[in-house]
Amino acid sequence: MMPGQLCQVYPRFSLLSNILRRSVMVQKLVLSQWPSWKNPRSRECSTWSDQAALYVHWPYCQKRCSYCNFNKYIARNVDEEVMKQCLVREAGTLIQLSQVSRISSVFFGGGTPSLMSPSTIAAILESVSKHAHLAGDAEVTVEVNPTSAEASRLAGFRLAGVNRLSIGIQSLDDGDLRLLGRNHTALDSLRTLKEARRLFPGATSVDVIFGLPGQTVTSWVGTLKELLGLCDDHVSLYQLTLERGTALFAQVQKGLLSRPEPEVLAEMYDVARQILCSEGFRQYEVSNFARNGALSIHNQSYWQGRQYIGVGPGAHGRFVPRKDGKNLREARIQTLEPDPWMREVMSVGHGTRKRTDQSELDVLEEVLVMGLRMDVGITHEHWRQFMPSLTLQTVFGTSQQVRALEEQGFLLLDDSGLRCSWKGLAVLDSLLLTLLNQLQQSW
Ligand SMILES: C[S@+](CC[C@H](N)C(=O)[O-])C[C@H]1O[C@@H](n2cnc3c(N)ncnc32)[C@H](O)[C@@H]1O
Ligand SMILES: C[S@@+](CC[C@H](N)C(=O)[O-])C[C@H]1O[C@@H](n2cnc3c(N)ncnc32)[C@H](O)[C@@H]1O
Ligand code: SF4
Repeated sequence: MMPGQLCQVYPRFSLLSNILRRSVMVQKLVLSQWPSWKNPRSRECSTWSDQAALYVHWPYCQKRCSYCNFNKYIARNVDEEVMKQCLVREAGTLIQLSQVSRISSVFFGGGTPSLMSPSTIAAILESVSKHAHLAGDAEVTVEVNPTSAEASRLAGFRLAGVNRLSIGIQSLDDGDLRLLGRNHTALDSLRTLKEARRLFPGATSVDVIFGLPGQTVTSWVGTLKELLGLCDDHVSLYQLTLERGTALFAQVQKGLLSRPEPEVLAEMYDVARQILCSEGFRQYEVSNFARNGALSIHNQSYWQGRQYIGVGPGAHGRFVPRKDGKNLREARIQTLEPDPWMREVMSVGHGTRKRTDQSELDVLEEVLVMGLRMDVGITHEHWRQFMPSLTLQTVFGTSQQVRALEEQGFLLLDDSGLRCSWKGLAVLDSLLLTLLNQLQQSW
């Protein structure tokens, strides 16, 4: 077994279908997409509490990185004022639609949200606070690209209400950074990191990528150790995914560059986990490591299957639109392109492009797929909140295939719940095939 997809924070629409494409149970999944009132077990989920996390997408970047296919646009003239008004308006509309009374965390992602003025961030947070309770100590994160211009904005972000930063360091090697098409040097990163730690001590995270063309286990370990000498209490570690349509993908297809072999990628991941853990970090999720309790609250909402509202072009959300009289959770995605999205927000208050009712089985599949990414896995209590009438033991405890995975040391099902072992976490995608099949069979 080889390590699976590591850069997965929120459940994308394609996630389950990607996993299930390899599964013989696709047919059964499609058949199960009935409205939940046709399901005898249907009931209102107790987990749809009156709170949600909130994600805000800033869709612009200064330059296209060679490996990235996230929803981002390189625009020469960004009308920040109009964008701000639209983000403010859509946040208000969607919070009202969900009727949540509390927003548990806010995350500004992108694109490059550190290109936003602090006043734009402040206006969005004010809009959130106008429509729901946002506690003074609620986690508010901004992703920051480490250029000098953005480093100068950090103090402004803090004044605007931001209390956590996630810096896209990616590598500390200038050759790697050029290959990745980043518009900063390693020195820029070090300066930004230093300033971030000064202003946000204990609340500065760094993103770093491994598995780059030309990278060896030795060079990777060198980068990681250098970073560990400088970083704060949170590290996100992503294996480079070669995304179709990116410049890097084309170079690899043409044979101009080659990626490390799968066995080398597996070794890079394993050695990194060991080094991080020996430095006092806890691997609390497949790609995330924290010490001194600096776990990301926002991302944990995704992994725990909680409600979240997605604001901005291409943002994803999962929430119950109670104002529409609904009890079912919906998967939503906002219009991808900024200009049409802004037009829609200005005319109807939001730019939701796609809404899909989630059946109970859809939700449980996400709970399983996302929950097993965490070291604590899915506790019995966690599972019960989503499905009181079907225990983890009933679904997985009688399966011979699941037992085989337990015997091989990949999984644990015990009094705490269902979780991956150390070696299971590295091959989670492969385990999910068996587990999703088992869940569908028990349904
Ligand atoms: C995969 S990276 C992780 C970054 C960093 N390690 C962190 O968590 O602090 C986060 C990216 O995922 C995307 N993202 C996260 N939540 C999203 C949501 N609800 N809708 C759309 N995109 C989202 C955004 O592109 C965001 O920049
Ligand atoms: C979408 S970016 C947004 C934040 C910011 N613009 C940045 O570059 O750090 C969030 C994280 O996703 C990572 N990412 C994007 N494409 C990736 C890929 N193909 N493989 C692995 N990580 C990727 C980025 O490197 C970054 O750390
Ligand atoms: S990795 Fe970040 S900066 Fe680079 S193109 Fe993607 S979103 Fe923009």
